[in-house]
Amino acid sequence: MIKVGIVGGTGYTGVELLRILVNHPDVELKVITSRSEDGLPVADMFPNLRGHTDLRFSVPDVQTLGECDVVFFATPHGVAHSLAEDILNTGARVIDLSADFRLQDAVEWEKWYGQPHGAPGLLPQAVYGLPEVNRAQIQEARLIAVPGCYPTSVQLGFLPLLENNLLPEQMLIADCKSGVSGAGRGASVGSLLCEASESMMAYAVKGHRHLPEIRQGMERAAGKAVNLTFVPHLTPMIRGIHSTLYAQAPGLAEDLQALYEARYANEPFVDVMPAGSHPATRSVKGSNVCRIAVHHHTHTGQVIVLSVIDNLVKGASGQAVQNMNIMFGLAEDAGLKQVALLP
Ligand SMILES: NC(=O)C1=CN([C@@H]2O[C@H](COP(=O)(O)OP(=O)(O)OC[C@H]3O[C@@H](n4cnc5c(N)ncnc54)[C@H](OP(=O)(O)O)[C@@H]3O)[C@@H](O)[C@H]2O)C=CC1
Ligand SMILES: CC(=O)N[C@@H](CCC(=O)OP(=O)(O)O)C(=O)O
Repeated sequence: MIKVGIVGGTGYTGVELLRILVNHPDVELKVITSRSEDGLPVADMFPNLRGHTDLRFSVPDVQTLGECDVVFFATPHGVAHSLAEDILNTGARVIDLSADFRLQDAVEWEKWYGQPHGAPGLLPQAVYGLPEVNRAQIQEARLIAVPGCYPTSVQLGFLPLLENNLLPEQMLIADCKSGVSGAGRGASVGSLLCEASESMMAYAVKGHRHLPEIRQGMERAAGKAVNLTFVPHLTPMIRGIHSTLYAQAPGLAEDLQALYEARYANEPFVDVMPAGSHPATRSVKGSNVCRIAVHHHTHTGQVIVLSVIDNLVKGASGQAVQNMNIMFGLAEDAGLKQVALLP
């Protein structure tokens, strides 16, 4: 059994990790931290876990966490910067759900996150945990940066086009909508029912901090600079991300359906839907799947890709567990076989 610790067990990604890990056949949960809820039984805060865990929240302690084989960070940006090195020094591996190690350039990170990078020395060993791109590196990794929710959806949607150099115009658009759980569990006016329900709005139009992360991954895939417009929207749903991706590829003769099906044929968590489909976020709710549909209007040269994921599963905690499975040589879908909820 793999001994697991979680730093930051009271947020939405923390409780989603717990929901997945309590049913993981190869995992023993050892530590779940919260400074504010020290001593409280985890199932008292999250009644869905009653009968599944007897653990209590405890304050983060490097020695106790170091007794685990792997420690997940489900914490705000900057926390893993301050603790990851000490935990790695105990021999435990680290899977960070925050953005602390996603950007390879510490200066770029400082620019977008508004604080100095707290652990630039760890960046060379940090592996970007998108299995569909980096599976071999993940197998060897000791420190994983789990991709953000929007970046997962957008990169998986664009990758086959970029890797095959099919987008000469490079005028790419990612028009993305997220459920409110993406904003975290912390109280904020924007997440109030009266503010977010029965309404929809774009935000961060000037520039969202996921833009450099998406661009980094897309440029790696394309092998050249990528020109991307990314606009996120808040929508009145609890979970889910719907990305509508636009590209112009005049004269493109490729069979894009076949290209996408071939690219993801061996991927357990990417589902390329039949040509012309319209995947709904509901079709992935609670599961680790990213569903993709490709629309190619050959007469106008427009390519429109629809990519939907559950922001808390493939967009965060499920992908984190997928990384753990790969790192420890387990079945990649261990603990991740949940079918999406319908209706
Ligand atoms: N929500 C989403 O859809 C996604 C979120 N993420 C990322 O996952 C991370 C967690 O997000 P979310 O689940 O929404 O979390 P929240 O921000 O709601 O929760 C944060 C957790 O971290 C703990 N924490 C806060 N500060 C510290 C600290 N200094 N030291 C130790 N623990 C601390 C808190 O517990 P306490 O203060 O009691 O110790 C709490 O349990 C974030 O980086 C987020 O950006 C990534 C992808 C998607
Ligand atoms: C709806 C909403 O607010 N979504 C969050 C993104 C989700 C997230 O937390 O991603 P990180 O791990 O990169 O922070 C946002 O736009 O800030």
